[in-house]
Amino acid sequence: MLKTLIIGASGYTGAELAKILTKHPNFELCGLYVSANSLDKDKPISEIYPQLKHLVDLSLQALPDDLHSLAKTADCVFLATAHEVSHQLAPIFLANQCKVFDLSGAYRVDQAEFYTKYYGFAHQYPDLLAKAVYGLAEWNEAQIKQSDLIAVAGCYPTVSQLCLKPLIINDLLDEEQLPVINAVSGVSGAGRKASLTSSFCEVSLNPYGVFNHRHQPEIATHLGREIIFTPHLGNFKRGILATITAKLKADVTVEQVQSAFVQAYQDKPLVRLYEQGFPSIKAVEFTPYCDIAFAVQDQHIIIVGAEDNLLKGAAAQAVQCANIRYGFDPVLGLI
Ligand SMILES: NC(=O)C1=CN([C@@H]2O[C@H](COP(=O)(O)OP(=O)(O)OC[C@H]3O[C@@H](n4cnc5c(N)ncnc54)[C@H](OP(=O)(O)O)[C@@H]3O)[C@@H](O)[C@H]2O)C=CC1
Ligand SMILES: CC(=O)N[C@@H](CCC(=O)OP(=O)(O)O)C(=O)O
Repeated sequence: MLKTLIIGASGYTGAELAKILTKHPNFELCGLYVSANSLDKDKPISEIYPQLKHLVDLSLQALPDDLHSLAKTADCVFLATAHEVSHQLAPIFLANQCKVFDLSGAYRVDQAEFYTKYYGFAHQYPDLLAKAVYGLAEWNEAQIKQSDLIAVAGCYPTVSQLCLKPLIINDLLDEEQLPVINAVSGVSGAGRKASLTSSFCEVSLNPYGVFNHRHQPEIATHLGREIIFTPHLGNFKRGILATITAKLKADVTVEQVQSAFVQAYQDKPLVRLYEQGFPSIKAVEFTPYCDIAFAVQDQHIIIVGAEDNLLKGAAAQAVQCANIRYGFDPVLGLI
């Protein structure tokens, strides 16, 4: 059993991790941590999430001052913390031979200036940025197996890239027209802490981050292709639905498109391709899947993808990456 810690365990993705890892046959959950001054320290996690009662009753502990000693007790740590917090924690755990699965954006893009521009802090660890592997599980298995620092892909970037990668690697898209990604996320995407924009009476359906959301460069960097990305906040709790419009090269057939998706995902059980109909939030919420369907008319293609932002978009994909890293079946403990 691998001794495992979760930091940020009282948050939405941290609680999902706690649930998955408790049931996982190969990870032993040894500690759930929150910040040193957290209002939730010393509470059983099931006091905050009653659905975890009798499933996970470990208490949330305040992160100690001596992080090096904590790191030495574990084989791996899942960082379900804000970007700036993960940025500081990852090097400490890595220095103590503890593998790091980071759910934040702190190590996803190997360009220090990207962090100043989009995250508002100066990245201090360019050596680790260079070593980190991007945790888009279906596409980066070989690299994930080799790395001790996995930067789990973001929620919108996961569904967007799973929809576009098969078309790009098979060179089916017209390069003159940028793929346009319109995606709607449930409010849990913003995390558990209170804020006006995510409060019940404020949320309806609106775009945000237009032309400047940090996931636009994350997606473009890892696709190797510019895209237009507009996120929207919807009035539901969890799930992301992405509708992507792109242009195919002249003479590309529906059969070629179909074959590209089948080839990419036929042995990837967490991506479900539809033969008819389109994905919905309802089909994927509380599941580790990303569902994908497409339609073609002339040179136009519309691809629709859906996932649970807290699972395939975060915690489930983090465990999928950990399974890959340790040589287990990628879906172990997930389905
Ligand atoms: N929500 C989502 O859909 C997705 C989130 N992510 C990423 O995952 C990470 C976690 O997100 P989410 O679960 O939504 O966040 P939440 O805001 O729900 O939870 C954050 C957690 O971190 C803890 N925390 C805050 N400050 C510190 C600190 N200094 N040291 C240790 N723990 C701390 C909080 O507890 P306390 O404040 O009480 O200490 C809480 O447990 C973020 O980086 C986010 O970008 C990625 C993909 C999807
Ligand atoms: C609805 C909402 O606010 N969503 C968040 C994205 C989720 C998240 O936490 O971002 P990462 O996937 O990069 O970690 C946002 O737009 O900032």
